[in-house]
Amino acid sequence: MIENTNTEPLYILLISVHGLIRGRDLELGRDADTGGQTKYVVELAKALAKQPNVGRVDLVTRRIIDTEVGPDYAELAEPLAENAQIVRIEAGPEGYIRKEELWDHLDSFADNLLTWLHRQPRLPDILHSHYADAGYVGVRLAHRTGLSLIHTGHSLGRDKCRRLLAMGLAMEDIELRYHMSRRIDAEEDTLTNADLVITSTRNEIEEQYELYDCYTPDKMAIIPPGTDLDMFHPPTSAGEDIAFAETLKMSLHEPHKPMILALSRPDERKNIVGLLEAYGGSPRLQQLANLVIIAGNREDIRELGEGPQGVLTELLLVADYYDLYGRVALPKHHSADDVADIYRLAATSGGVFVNPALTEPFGLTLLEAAASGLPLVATENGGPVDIIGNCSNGLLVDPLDKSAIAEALVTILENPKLWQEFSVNGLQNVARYYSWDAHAQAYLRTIRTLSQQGVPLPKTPPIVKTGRYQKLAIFTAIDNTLLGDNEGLAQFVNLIREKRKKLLFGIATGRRLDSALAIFKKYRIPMPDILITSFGTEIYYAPQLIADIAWTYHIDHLWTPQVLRRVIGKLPGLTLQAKSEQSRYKLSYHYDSNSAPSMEEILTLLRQQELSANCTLSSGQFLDFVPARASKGQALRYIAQQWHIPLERILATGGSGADEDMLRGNTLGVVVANRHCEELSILGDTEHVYFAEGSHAWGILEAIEHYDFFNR
Ligand SMILES: O=c1ccn([C@@H]2O[C@H](COP(=O)(O)OP(=O)(O)O[C@H]3O[C@H](CO)[C@@H](O)[C@H](O)[C@H]3O)[C@@H](O)[C@H]2O)c(=O)[nH]1
Ligand SMILES: O=P(O)(O)OC[C@H]1O[C@](O)(CO)[C@@H](O)[C@@H]1O
Repeated sequence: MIENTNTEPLYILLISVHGLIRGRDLELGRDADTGGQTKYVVELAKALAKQPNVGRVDLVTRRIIDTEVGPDYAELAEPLAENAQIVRIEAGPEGYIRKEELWDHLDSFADNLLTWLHRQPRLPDILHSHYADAGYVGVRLAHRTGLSLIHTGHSLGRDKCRRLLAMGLAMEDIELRYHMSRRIDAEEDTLTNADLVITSTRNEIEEQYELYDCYTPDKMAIIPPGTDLDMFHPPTSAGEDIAFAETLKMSLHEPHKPMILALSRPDERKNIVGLLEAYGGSPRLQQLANLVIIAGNREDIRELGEGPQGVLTELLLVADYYDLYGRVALPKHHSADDVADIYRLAATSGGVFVNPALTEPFGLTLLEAAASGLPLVATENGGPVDIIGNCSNGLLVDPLDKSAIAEALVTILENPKLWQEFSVNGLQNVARYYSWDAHAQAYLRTIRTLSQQGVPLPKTPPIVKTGRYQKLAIFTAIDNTLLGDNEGLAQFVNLIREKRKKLLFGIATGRRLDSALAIFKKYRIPMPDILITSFGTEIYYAPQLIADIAWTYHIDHLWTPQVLRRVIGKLPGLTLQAKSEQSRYKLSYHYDSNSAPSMEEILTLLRQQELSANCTLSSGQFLDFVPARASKGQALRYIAQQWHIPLERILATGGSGADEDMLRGNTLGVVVANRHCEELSILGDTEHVYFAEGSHAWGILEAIEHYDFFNR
C-alpha cells in the first residue's frame, strides 16, 4: 500500500451514481437525473486531471446496459481526458432506473466498487461523493478503507421537500414519489461522516445544509463551479444565423420579439408551471416578449417518468388555459450543441433568462446565461443569491409570487439601459468568479491535508492461518437465529461438522466473546473459525482466539463513548445493561419502547451532537451503540477482504435489526422466519436476501438449500 507522500501525485475518486454520464455530448435534460450534477462531475474530473500534482482521477458511476439509452453507458471504462477516466460499476438491474429506485442497490455498488478498487495499483488518496446516493456509498467505502471522504450535495432533500410542501404537495405524495426519507437519512449520515463538504455557495451552507440535524459549517468549504466560456459566449454578430431560430418560428407568431428563456430539467422543483402562469397572467409581459421553455427532450409525454410527465402535461394545460398559442414555445427536442445557441438567440433578441425554481441549490444555467450576455431573473432560494450577488446581473424573486416574477421580467424588458448594465456585468463577473481551473486549484489546496489524514486498512490478513483459505463461509447471528430450536441447531451443527473442510464457519453476534464462548459450550456448538463479537467491534480468530488489533485500531475513529453516555444517559426509557455486556467499543442499553424516544429521534440527537456512532435496536428491546466503522456487516466485509472470500460466497444469516448491513449488498442473506416483527422488513425488496419459511436454525438450513450453497 503506497501511502500518499507530498511528492506522489494525487489519485482522486469521484462517485456520482445516478443519471447518464459520459465524456461527450452529455444528454443533459434528457430526464430528471441527467442535468447539472452530471455536467459538474465531468467538468470537475477534467479540471482536476489537468492540475500538475494530480496523477489520476476516476469518475465512478453505475453501469447501464439498456437499449433505451445507447451503448456508451455500458462501457466499463471510458477515457475522459489525460489522467482521467469514467469507471462504471454494476449494481442492481442492468437497465436505466430512476435515482429514487437505486437505494436498495447501493450496498452492492459499494461492494463491487471496493472489489474494483482493490484490483488497482493503489487505493485513492481521497473519496468525493456527489448527491445522497453517492454519499451512502462513500460513507461505506470510507469506513471500510479508512480514507477521507468529501461530499457535495448538489441538491438536498430537506430543502427540496420544504419547497414542495410550500407549493402544496402532500408529504405522503412526496414520500411516494421521491422516497424522501431514505434520501434525507443518507444525507444526514453522509454529513455526519464526511470529513469535508464542498458547496458552491454560502447560501447553501446558511439556508440549505442548515436544515440538517448534522450541521457543521466549520467543515464546509465554498468552491463555486465554473462554466465553459468557450461554449457559452455572447452572440458574435447581430445577424448570427442560428438554426434553432427556425424551430422557434414554428411556435411563435412574432418570432422577432424578445425571448424570455427558461431552461431546466422538467422537474417539479424547477417550478416551470409557476413561470408559465406568471406569463399567462400578465398581458403586459405577453405584449413585450415571447416565452421559450426548454425542458429536456421528449418523444411522447405519456412515456415520461411521473415527475416530468406531470410537469409537461401541466404546461400544456396552462398554456391552453391562457390561450398562449403563438407566444409560448415548448420545443420537444434540442441537442447539446443547441443550448449555447439558444442562450445567444435570447440575448440577440434582447431577452431575459429566468430560473423560477422553488429552490435552486446552485444553478449552472445562470452561469451559462450570464456568459451569453443574458440578464437574469431568478429564485431568491439558493445559489442565485450568491451568483447575482457576485455578478450584479439580474433580479431575485419569490418563486411562489407570480406577479413578482412578471414584474421583474417587465422591469428589465422595458428598460434597455438596465438590460445593458446587467448584460455587461454578467459577462465580466462570470469570468471573474466562475472558472473550473480556479475551482480545481482551490479544491486541491483545500483537500491537501485531508488526503494525508486517511489511515488505510492493512491489506494482508493479521494472522497467517494454517492455509485454510476457504472460498465459502457462513456467518450467523446467535440469539434467535442459531439458537431457539434444538433440533434445528443439532441438524445445522451436523452439517457444519460434515462440511468443515470446505467452509469457514463464523458467528456475528452482539454478545461479548466470553458470553458467546459460554453459549458454544452449553449447546455443544463447534468452535467457529472466526468470531465477530460485540456488534462487530471485536474480531477473533480461532483456535487461539487471537484478537484482530488492526480492526480495533480502525474502528476507534471518532469514537467518544463518554460524550455518548452523557448525551444518551439523559433520555427516558433507556437503562444501561449489566456491566458484563458493556465494552470499550460498545454501549448497551435496555430499551423500553413505551417511554424511550424513537430510533429516528435518537439518530437525530446523535447527528445534532455530531456523534458518528452506529446505533441498532435488536428484538425491540436491546439498544447498542458502537463506533461508526463497526457493525456486523462492516466486520464481515473486512474479514472477506482479508481472507479473499468473495461476498457472493458468504451466507449471512440474521433476524434482528443489528444484522441488516451484513444481509445487504453482495452477501447471500437470509432472514429467519422468527425475526422481530418489523426489523429487517426494509430488506423485503433487496436482491440476495431470502426470507426463510423456517425459524431459527431451520431457516439457515433452508437458505443453504435455496442458494444451493455448497455447490457454488
Ligand atoms: O433541457 C435541458 C435542461 C438542462 N440542460 C443543462 O443541464 C444543466 C442543468 O444544471 P442546473 O441548472 O445547475 O440544474 P440541475 O440539473 O438541477 O443541477 C443540480 O446540480 C447542479 C450542480 O451542482 C446545481 O447547479 C443545481 O442547483 C442542482 O439542482 C445545465 O448545464 C443546462 O444547460 C440542458 O442542456 N438541457
Ligand atoms: O431535484 P432533485 O431530486 O433534488 O435532484 C437533482 C437532480 O439534478 C441533477 O443535477 C441531475 O444531474 C442531480 O443533482 C439530481 O439528479
